[in-house]
Parts: sequence; C-alpha cells; structure tokens
Amino acid sequence: MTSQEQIKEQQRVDSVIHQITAKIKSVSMEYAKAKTEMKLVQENYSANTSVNYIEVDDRIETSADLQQQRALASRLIENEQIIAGQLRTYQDLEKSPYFGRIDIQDPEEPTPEQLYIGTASFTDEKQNFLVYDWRAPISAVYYNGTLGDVTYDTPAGKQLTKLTKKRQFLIQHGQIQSMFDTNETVGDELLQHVLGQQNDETMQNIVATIQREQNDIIRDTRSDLLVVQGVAGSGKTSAILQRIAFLLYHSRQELQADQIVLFSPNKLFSHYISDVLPSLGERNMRQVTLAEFLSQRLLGLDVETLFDRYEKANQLTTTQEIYQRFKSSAAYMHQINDYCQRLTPDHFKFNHIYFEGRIFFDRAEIEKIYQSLPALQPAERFLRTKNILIKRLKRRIGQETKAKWVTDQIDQLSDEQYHDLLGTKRRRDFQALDDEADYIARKIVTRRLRVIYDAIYNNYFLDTYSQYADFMQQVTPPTGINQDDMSLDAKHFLNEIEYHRCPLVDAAPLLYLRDLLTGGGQNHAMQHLFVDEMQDYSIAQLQYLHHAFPKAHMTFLGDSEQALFKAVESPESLLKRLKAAFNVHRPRLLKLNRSYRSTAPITTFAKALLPDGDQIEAFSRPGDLPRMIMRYDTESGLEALAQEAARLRQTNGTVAILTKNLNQAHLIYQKLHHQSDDVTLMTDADLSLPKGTLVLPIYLAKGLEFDAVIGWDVSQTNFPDQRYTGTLYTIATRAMHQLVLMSIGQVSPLIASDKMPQTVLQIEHELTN
Ligand SMILES: Nc1ncnc2c1ncn2[C@@H]1O[C@H](COP(=O)(O)OP(=O)(O)OP(=O)(O)O)[C@@H](O)[C@H]1O
Repeated sequence: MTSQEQIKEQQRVDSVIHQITAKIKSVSMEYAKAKTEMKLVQENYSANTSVNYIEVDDRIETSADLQQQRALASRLIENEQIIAGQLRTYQDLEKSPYFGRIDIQDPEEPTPEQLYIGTASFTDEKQNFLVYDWRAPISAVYYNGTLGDVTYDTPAGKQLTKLTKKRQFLIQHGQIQSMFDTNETVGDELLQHVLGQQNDETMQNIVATIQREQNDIIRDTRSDLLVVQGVAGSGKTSAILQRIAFLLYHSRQELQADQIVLFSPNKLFSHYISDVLPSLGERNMRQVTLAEFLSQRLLGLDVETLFDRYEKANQLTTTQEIYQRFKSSAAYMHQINDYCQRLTPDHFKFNHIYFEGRIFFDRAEIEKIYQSLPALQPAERFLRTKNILIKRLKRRIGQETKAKWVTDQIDQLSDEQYHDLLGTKRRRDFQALDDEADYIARKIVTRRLRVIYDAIYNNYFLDTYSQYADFMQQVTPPTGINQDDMSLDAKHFLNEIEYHRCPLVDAAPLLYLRDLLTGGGQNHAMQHLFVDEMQDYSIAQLQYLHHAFPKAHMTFLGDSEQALFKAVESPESLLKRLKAAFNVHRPRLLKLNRSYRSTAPITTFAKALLPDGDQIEAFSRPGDLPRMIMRYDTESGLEALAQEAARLRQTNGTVAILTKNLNQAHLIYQKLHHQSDDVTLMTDADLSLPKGTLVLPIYLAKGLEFDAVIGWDVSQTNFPDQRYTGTLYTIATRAMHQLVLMSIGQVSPLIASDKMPQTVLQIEHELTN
C-alpha cells in the first residue's frame, strides 16, 4: 500500500478523532451536570430521612415525599449511568475509532461509498455516520463478503450491493500502526498480530477480527436451538459474547441484558470474560455456574459439584456407571414426566406442616384436600391444594386473634410498636374501637404464623425426596441393572439426603419432578439461554434448563473432545438427541474447526492426541515445539518443575501448571511456594486470575488460556488409557505460546504411541516404550 494512501487515511483518523474529542468535551459537561443534580437530590434525601416522626400523619406525608425523591434519584442515577456509558464508548473510540473500511457501490449509484466500521457508531453534527457499529446490518459485509456482488440482511429484507474494497486497520492511540487491503474475511496478518500478544487478565473482544464462520454464530437470529461444536481455541466463548452484544443491539427494544443467562464452567471463567461486553458498550448478561444454579434451587442441600465428580469419576463401579448414564439420559427425564402424569392422588408423599415443634397441618388433612379435588393436571391440583391450605390458615389466624396471648401482647405494645402495626391505616379508618383492636390482633397473629404461610408457599408439604425415591423404585431400568438395583439406589439417595447431600446426577431429575408436581421453577422472562462447555452437561441437565427457561432461545457450545469423563460423541448425533429431547422447530448445528489460541506447533501436537484430530486446522502462528521432560522420581520431577516454571516465567506473564486433580496441585504448591512467592494455588472459590505461576487442576482451567502451560506428570500411571484423552487434550490446548509436559517415569501411552509423529515434540529423554 502506498504511503500516500496511509497519509490520507491518517488524516481521516485525525479528523474523526478531533470530532470525537469535541463530543467527549460536551458529554463530560453533561455528565458533570448530572452528577451535581444527583448530589443535590441525595443531600435533600438524607436531610429528610433524619426527620423525627411525632404524629402518624406527619410520617405518612414524609414518606410520600421520600418516595417521590427516591423515584427522582433513581431516574437521575439511570441518566447518569447512560451518560457515563456514552463517555466510556467515546473515550474508547478516541484511541481507536475504527478497524475496518468497506467500499460498496449500490446498483443505482455511480460511484462507491466508503464506510468505516468500529466498536460503536459515531455521527457528526449533521448525523452523517463517520463510524458504523460493527453490528449494523451493512457491517456484515465486512465479515462475510469477498470482493464482488454481496448481499446483506436488513429489517426490510435482503439488499444487494457490490463490495469493491475491504481494508483493515490497526489503530492504537490515534495512530495507524498498520493497514492492509484484503479479499479474505479478515486477513491473517492482523490476526497473527492479535494472537501473538501476551494473555491479558481478562478476555478481549474480537470484533476487529471476527472470522466468517464465527460471524454465522454471532448473527444468527433465526434458530431456536443453535449448537456449536468447535475445537479447542476456535473462539466459541468469544463468539458467545459477541453474539450477546449483537442480540442486544439487534433487539434493543425488546431485550435486556438480564434476560440472557450464561451457564459458565467455573467462577474464574465468569471473571475472565467479564470485560468483553462492557468493552462493547453493553451490560453483562447474568452468569451462573451449574453448581450455583442447582444449589439455589435445592436450598439446604449440599449438591455435589462437577468438580467433586471429576475427583471421583474414576472410582465408579460398572453398575454405578450404568446408573450415571441412565440418570443423565433424556429417557430418564421422560419417565419422570410419565410418572408425574400417572401419579394417583394416594401416591403423593405429603409432609406434615409443623409450627414450633407441633403439627399444624396434618399430612392426612392435606392428603384429603388433594384427593377431594377434581382430576386435573398434578400442578393445577397442587395449586388448588395450596390455596385451600392458605384459606384454612387465614381461618386459623382469625380464631387465634381471640387467644389470651394475643390480648396480653397488645397490652404490652409500646406506642411505636403499635403505630408500626397500624402501618398506613389511620384511626379514622376504623368504624369502632374493637375493629382497630381486631386489626392489630390479626397483624400480631399473622406475623407469628408467617412461617406456616412460607411453608405452604414454598411447597414444603410435599416430600419431594421420598417422591423421587418412589419414582426410582418404579422406573423401568436399562439393561445391566434391575429393579432391585434401582431400589438400592433409591435407598442410597435417601441416605444422602439424611446428610443433606444430593448427588449431582439426581439434582436435575429431582428438580424436574418437583416442578412438574408443584407447578413451580419456570422462568418465562428469560429470552436467551447460553451454555458454554456443554460437553460437561448431561442431556437430562440440559433438558431441565430448557424446562426452567421455557421461552429462551438456546445456544449451546462445546467440544466433545474436551469431555473430561465422557465418551466422545459426534456433533450430528448429539444434535439429533437434543432435537428429540427438546422438541424445537429450527435447530442448527455449526462447526468451528480452526483453532486460534495456540501456536501451530502446539495445535499440531494436541491434535495428534486425538483419534480424529485431522479435522482440526491449526492457525499458522509460529512458535517453539512443545517439550517433554522426563524424570524418574517425584522429588527430581519437582526440582525440574521448579526450574522449568522459573525459566518460562522470564518470558511469559502467566505460567500455569495444570494437574489431573486437586491432590497433585496441592503437592506441587507445597513444594514450589517455598521457593518463590510468585506461585498461587487456585481453588474453586477464587474469582480472579493473578499473573505469575499458577497451580490448578485442569477442571478449574476449563475455558481459560495461559501464555505458557506445564502439564504435570503425563505418565503412564497418571494417564493410563484413552479415558484420559480428553483431559490431556484440554491441558495441552490451554497454552497460547509455550507448552511443556513433564512425566515421572514412563510416559502415557496416549503420547508415546506409534501414532504420535516424532516431529511434533521435543523430547528431553528418550521415551522408554
Ligand atoms: N476471530 C478471532 N480474532 C482474534 N482472536 C480470536 C478470534 N477467535 C478466537 N480468538 C482468540 O482465540 C482464543 C480462544 O478463543 P475462545 O476462548 O473463545 O475459544 P473456545 O473455543 O471457547 O476455546 P476452548 O473450548 O478451548 O475453551 C482467545 O484468546 C480468543 O481471543
């Protein structure tokens, strides 16, 4: 490209930045004004809240006044937040106003038009677009089109235009660092540059370099079930986040960030991705891990986590494995549904409702209510039972108001307490003095019996656990286990419940049964459900999520090769199973085969670990060959590890030592942290990733990436057979720039196999088998 051309482009950059700076100035003034206004209201508000109440009437007036001020304050806060958001967007644009340019010529136009694309739109005073948002319909051409005739979607339908030029820019601090014209989606030069950089503490947005197949995921607004199977490092997580930003832009009026929920693999990951949406001027969606979601819904129980499962996964007997598979299947959930539909009223397991240690509503009474109702859907019948119980509770409250303890309590009330009970009522609202006393008595009894109301409201009168155990005893078992085995398992489940524990595999089925019988548990407001690392979810769990968010469009992303303890399944068969389980209309499967995270030598090694690794395409970024270091006892292995970690740290911001399990992570940490204060042991409770040397079990590193990775003890003892292929592959693919593997004793046959080309690994010692 001629330097003349670059000078011209730089002049445009300068001119746009000049206008952005002017805009920042005016918005800053607006912001300062909004802040002052806010402060005034706040001062006024706190002056009012310290008023002494003398008369009830005063209090009512003051509180109306306060309410008005509160509403005003929240409006001002909202306004202040909007302006602050705009300011942040302009400040980002000021450093790098855009990253792309397209020249397009519409059929009826004599000359092409030049459009510039950036992370947000920017218009001049006459509302001419100086920068187009990357999510605008026309911007799709930048990501999708090669030069020539192209079409793009608009609200009015498909539009045809001719793409005559596509130019990419790297602009930093207002200066064009490089620019290229390209016919590709996004040229490799820019991608090389971005991917070669050191890892940041949090993930970056990828809008400047989105690839065509990623763009398909981001801009899909049609599918109700979008399944993305992508190899490690192919940008699945990145695509989710840009997709959310796109959806928020696309449906600005109807969709709010808190109507989108993302299930993420762990809390570290939640933090890791938390900057992407704000960097695109959007609020973050809701984020939750499966463990958090299940324990919120099963309050009082200690629900086994995926991490507990990883730690135990290889201790399961064959029969236990059959249970696990069965309870993870759509067939099991289907049987729960059938069971609930067929359940006769005399098979309901009701609980007594207790009050202060004594039975308040007897289970027999509840049973009778339920049985007396017409044969409706279980949930409807349950709701009616609930309403009758609440009516009876109200009646009991009415009777109790006459009790002596109530009159005694009224006599002892202070003025303040009395007014408190009166609430917004005034003396003149009552016809007679008795009415007022009655009102107060009711309030007192209602407060005391509130726990009963809560118990009814929360369905505590159904013994869900016994009901689920009853289901297990009736279920048709799969081949390999019989009815007696299922009964034993039901006993085991109830025994766990005694200790307030719930096995992970039972959590979703249990909740499903509870929801079907009680009619609860569904959130109809959620419009999009995203599940990252879907290979770690069972179909039963996914089905429960679909039930819990019935209106939500689903986007599930995963890599079956990274399943840490599950057989690999082809994406097509997975989609088929999901389609059958979910009853969706517009399912779509997309695949991402190109891996961007790691250097080409690392990806080449990682793909050689897999039986069907050929489909993985390495991005052509050069780097060192992965190294294999062998030692023959743990002590010298740990020595070598310490040296290796220190060596890698000299050139890398983060070095992660990844282990198979928590015990091994502890062992390493014990040894290393005495030698260096740069070492951190990461646990499930950690929320952020520091720089330095990190030690963590692989399941906590899911979805994350590090400058350098040391895979600890990839020996035959630790990784004996193909059940560990997924684990090893996941370890190797966490590395961006450098990968070292260490083995104590003979190397795992997964690595030391005939299939592994000798050229993909640099070996420090000869392999012994
Ligand atoms: N189009 C792109 N432009 C720039 N960087 C990209 C692009 N696509 C992916 N990357 C980078 O590649 C790395 C891997 O992306 P991401 O974590 O989204 O992949 P993933 O498929 O979710 O990986 P995994 O399944 O292994 O966790 C990230 O650093 C991401 O920023």
